Amino acid sequence: MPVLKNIGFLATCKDKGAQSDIHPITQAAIAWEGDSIKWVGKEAALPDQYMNEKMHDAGGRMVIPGLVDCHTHLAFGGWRPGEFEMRVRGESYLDIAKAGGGILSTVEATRKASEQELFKKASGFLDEIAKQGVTTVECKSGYGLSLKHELKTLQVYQRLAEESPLHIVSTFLGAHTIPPEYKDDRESYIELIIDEMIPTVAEERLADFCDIFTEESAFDIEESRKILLAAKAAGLTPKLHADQLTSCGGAELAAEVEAASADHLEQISEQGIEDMAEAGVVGVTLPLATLYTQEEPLNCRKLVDGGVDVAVATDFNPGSAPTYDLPLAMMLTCNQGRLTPAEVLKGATINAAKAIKRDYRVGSIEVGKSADFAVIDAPNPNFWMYHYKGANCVESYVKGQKI
Ligand SMILES: N=CN[C@@H](CCC(=O)O)C(=O)O
Ligand SMILES: [Zn+2]
Repeated sequence: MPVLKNIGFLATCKDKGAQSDIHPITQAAIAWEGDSIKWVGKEAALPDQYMNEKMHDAGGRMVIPGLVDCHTHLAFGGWRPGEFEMRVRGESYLDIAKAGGGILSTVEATRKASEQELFKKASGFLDEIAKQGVTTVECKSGYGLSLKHELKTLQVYQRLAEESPLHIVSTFLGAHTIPPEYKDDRESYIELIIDEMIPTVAEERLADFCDIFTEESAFDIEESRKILLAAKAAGLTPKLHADQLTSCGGAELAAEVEAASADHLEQISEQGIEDMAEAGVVGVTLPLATLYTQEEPLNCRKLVDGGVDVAVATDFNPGSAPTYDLPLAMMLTCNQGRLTPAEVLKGATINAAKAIKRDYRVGSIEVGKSADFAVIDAPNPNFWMYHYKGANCVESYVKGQKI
């Protein structure tokens, strides 16, 4: 039974109390067996039975639960650096999308890529993501937009779940936008999603969640409701890209269909906050997307104060968030989202785990949970976020193994 000792500050991030309460233990130790945590507490109280076990030393540093990136679009063909420059020059994300750029250009590149090419590229991203102390990654499809290419992407995630050391959680996002071949017949594409894609994805157990882009340029509220209810009936839990560019009732719909999370939310209404709090829908902030699309940041303080659990994720994708730097997203959530470093840490651990319904297994350091933790070269969350320097994860463990 290995032990990690000499932990100066252990943020257990238990799911109890306020978002700011990370349930810390100073001068702590953790013991685990196989992939599960067996004991957590003050090092001085470490039971004798663990004394002769293999000891790892955290060097007095901070240890946190393995970070959870609960919103990525990990597998895609190509990149879109040209759009980055267009936005810097003043064109909006919505205008670029309406002119046929945006998501659709990645759809073209993703359709051209083989499953093996997508796998290799996504697997390379995961290697980099793991270096930051991230141990769980949610991955969306949504750049295939046909049965064949959506399944191809989800099969890439299935293979990653088997071969990568990280925990991988898959989400079907066939309703990301209307593909070009259905541009004059959106009803038929929606039928295809409902009658063929959702049943196949559910039957082949290729995803746990069904996400949708509820937005003026994608799917309206009525269409979103129809798709999400069909997904729910097939056993896929709803998720939404909601109220990102326009306030269109996405948060309210998330509450109505009992979604696991509503993500983006920059334009959320007061009613949306109330409804999400009441229904227990996690609000996922994606500050890297806001930054890259030059939108007003989400005031996460309003959500937390309104009783919504807030999670923080990267939204890694080739358009609106072409970086997988979760600690950077956390730092922005402090400076622009107005959450404290402790609140943000819970946002990237236990609340993120809730957003993907994995909080029974990951997101906190507690007996019985997966032995996933990261050693961070900082004395506490406040100093970590304040003296932000990118790579300060010294080492991490996932399922009990050092990676
Ligand atoms: N908002 C919609 N979808 C993605 C963007 C995808 C893209 O631009 O390729 C997002 O979460 O930001
Ligand atoms: Zn997204």
